[in-house]
Amino acid sequence: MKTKGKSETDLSTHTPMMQQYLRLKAEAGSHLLFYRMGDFYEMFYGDAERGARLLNLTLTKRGSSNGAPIPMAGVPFHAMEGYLARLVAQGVSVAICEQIGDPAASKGPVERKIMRIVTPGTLTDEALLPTKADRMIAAVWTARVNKAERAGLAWMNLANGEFKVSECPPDMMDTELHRIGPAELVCAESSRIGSGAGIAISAIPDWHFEADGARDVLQRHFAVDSLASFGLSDLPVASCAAGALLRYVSRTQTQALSHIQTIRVDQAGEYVVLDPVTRKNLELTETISGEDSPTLFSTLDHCATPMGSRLLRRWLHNPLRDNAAALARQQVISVFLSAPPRQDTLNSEAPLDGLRQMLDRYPDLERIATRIALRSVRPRELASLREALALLPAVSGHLKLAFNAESTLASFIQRINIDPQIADLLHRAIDPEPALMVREGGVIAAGYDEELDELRRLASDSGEFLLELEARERQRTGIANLRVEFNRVHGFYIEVSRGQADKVPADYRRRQTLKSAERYITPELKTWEDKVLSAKDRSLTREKWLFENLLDECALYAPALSQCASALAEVDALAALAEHAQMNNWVAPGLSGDNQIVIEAGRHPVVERSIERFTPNDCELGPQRRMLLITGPNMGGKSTYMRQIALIALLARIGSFVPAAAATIGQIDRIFTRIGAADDLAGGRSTFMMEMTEAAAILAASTPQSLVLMDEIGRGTSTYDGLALAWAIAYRLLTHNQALTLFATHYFEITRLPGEAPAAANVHLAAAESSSGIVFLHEVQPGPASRSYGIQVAQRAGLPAAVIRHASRELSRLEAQGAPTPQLDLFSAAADQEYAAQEQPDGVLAEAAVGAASASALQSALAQIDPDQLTPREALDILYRLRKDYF
Ligand SMILES: Nc1ncnc2c1ncn2[C@@H]1O[C@H](COP(=O)(O)OP(=O)(O)OP(=O)(O)O)[C@@H](O)[C@H]1O
Repeated sequence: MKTKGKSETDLSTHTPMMQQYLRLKAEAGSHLLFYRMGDFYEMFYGDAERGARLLNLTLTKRGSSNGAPIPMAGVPFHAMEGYLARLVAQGVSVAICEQIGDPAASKGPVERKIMRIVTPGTLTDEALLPTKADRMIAAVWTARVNKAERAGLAWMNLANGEFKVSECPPDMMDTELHRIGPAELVCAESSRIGSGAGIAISAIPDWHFEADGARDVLQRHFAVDSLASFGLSDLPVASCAAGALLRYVSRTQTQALSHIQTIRVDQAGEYVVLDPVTRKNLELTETISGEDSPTLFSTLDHCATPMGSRLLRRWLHNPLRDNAAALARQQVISVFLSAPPRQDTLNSEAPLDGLRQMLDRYPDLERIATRIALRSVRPRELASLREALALLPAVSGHLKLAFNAESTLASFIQRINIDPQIADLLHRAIDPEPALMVREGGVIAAGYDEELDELRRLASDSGEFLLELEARERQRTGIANLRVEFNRVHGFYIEVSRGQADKVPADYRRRQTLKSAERYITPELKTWEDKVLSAKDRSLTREKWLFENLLDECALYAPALSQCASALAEVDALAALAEHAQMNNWVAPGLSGDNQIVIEAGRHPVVERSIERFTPNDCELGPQRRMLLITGPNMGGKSTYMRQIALIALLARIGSFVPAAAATIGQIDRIFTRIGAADDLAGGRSTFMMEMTEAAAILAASTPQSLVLMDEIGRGTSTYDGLALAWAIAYRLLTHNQALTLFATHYFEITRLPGEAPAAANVHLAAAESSSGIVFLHEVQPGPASRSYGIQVAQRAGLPAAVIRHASRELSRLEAQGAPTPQLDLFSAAADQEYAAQEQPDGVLAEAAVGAASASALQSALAQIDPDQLTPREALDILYRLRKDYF
């Protein structure tokens, strides 16, 4: 509620029901309160206004409280799931309050209680969860440890029981959060974290993060005396976040979180760091414009099960630094691809196809296992679990026999094989086609429980008795059209037409009078009715009780089921990668311990699927050749080339095969990208400012093990500023950071950098001019580009012929004048010769400016400059000064 009037806060002035509502609303806090009233969930006051707006409901009024009408909006109870889904999608949390008392027995309003809280990050309902993506919830906390500020993160995937923590310097928190990708972020009320794109923020009291209390929450949950066994001793700040998170999540659920069985430390350095910009630029799971496809994930996702798809998505966001871990996945893919077709069976299909067909029949075992632990599993999910369990021996048998690599697949086979007792239990206990809800009955199988069978027999054995009674009563009364019938309101009755009513015996008691008939009950029928109806009630109660017991038993198997689900998910994701590798001729990359990226005939994994003929290109980066300066016309393929190298490196680091003829990918600690120009209008940063902020981050953090992609840095400002900055940044990357760098530029002066720093090399995307215009060859060739083809590209883009002609004339004029724009200068014939002949310290900045006179004075001025010691701003100032002094 936004503002509370006096009438809302002073409970005594309200009706008893509104008093109850307001008490519950106070408990629900900022969450919307769905207050159950009969067949509706109602919202009142500010919640009603907000709910009506968010869900497009009609806002009505209910009576009045203290003279003022109460705004009200409601949703029918049977349609609640749909409304909940819409609310959580908008980042809104909902507290659901049910009637728990018996309306007939209560004097005041029926007793009500908040039974669960649905928040964007704590969903476990099948209807509310996306199938192919995780819904994480994270908590963050910052504190000083040994005089240094640390950020602690804890995150949980409630739908599969994963609970992790990590710590990092505060400036890395954003990057970590992007890796985790939570739907909801829990933070302290005092932290003032603003809501980010797609993340719902839930603020909780600061004291929930307090160390002792947080530790207690964790120790009680895991029933341990110390958190040392989880490796949390060295992560005090993350432990606070974990305790607060566990407390928050527990409150949203009615059941204990028994499936959260451990907490794992995500070691810094386990993964290749991808900052938020890079994740976006590489279009891993979302295109730059926010679509689901085409992305690397949408291209690779041939998974047969939703849990496989979700795992693959996680892998793409968490490339591994450790060669052994990535290699282990790669080996499984190799095993899947190298197995010969089976000759022993009737079908001689490839083993990989056989495996994928088996997996295709699996339900979402991961989420079913969780719902078993949370006791929210539905009868039909148990039935599908039963079918799935029956298939397990076939899957593990296939893995064992078809692939002839038991040692590589041993851990999967072991995890997939679970105790057959659970399958047996479900076979015996669950009806072959169970009802949707246990409250409807028809869930427990016949033969499972003697008492239930007996009650069901009693409850349904009505036909014979009723026919016999009808015959007997007809004879006794002499009323030929007497009928024994049943309806829900009145139960069983004997119906006699009006005209015959005077013939009924004295023991007939009237139950109901209709226009043309009378309905009666007899003591015999009443006794029988009581027996049948109570048998029905008792059978439903018995069934509910049996189901609860069954859940208890199944819960014992929940950890094994989760393990089995995770093994199947891994097998599925690896089979999908194998399938893709096979269909697209991908190869297993070598993973080396050096700083190198060597790719032979590499392709872009997404673009190669969308165009007819993709031109493969090589790439060689290593300690002696750390930077490729990439030039070439617009549309020539520079961005595609750079992205494909980053994607091949990333694919290799998740253990996948890669789109190339051969590749060796070395150790990579981070991938950075500075690609494209996007204004951050919301953040109040211009294109140029964004560019420089990103460049600053790269210069601050990249190492010799980093892969850096820089696309047209400096183009957002004037030519000289841009050139000076681009030069200085490239130089710094080469000499100071020593990162493996792909540097695409339209400042052709920068192609002279290799003259100064031999670890840089020029390559260009080739293009040719034909009579019909420019032809892009998309081939990466050694050396710098010789022309920019800007006007030709513009012509292809459909600029009016008059504008093109005008531009060509303008270009000729500028060239004839030897105009002082650096690009044009470079392309003059003189500059070409100069380029070939000279290698001069700090050459480009100088040469771009050198006039006829003062060359030696200029040279000596330049000799005093140490570019390594200059900030971009200083470089720029010097450039201006030189220009002023020597022209
Ligand atoms: N190796 C390739 N083989 C075939 N087609 C390619 C190749 N590389 C790029 N292309 C095609 O060329 C188009 C332009 O590529 P890209 O955007 O990478 O060019 P660019 O040089 O970065 O352009 P600009 O400088 O204007 O940003 C792509 O959309 C793609 O269809």
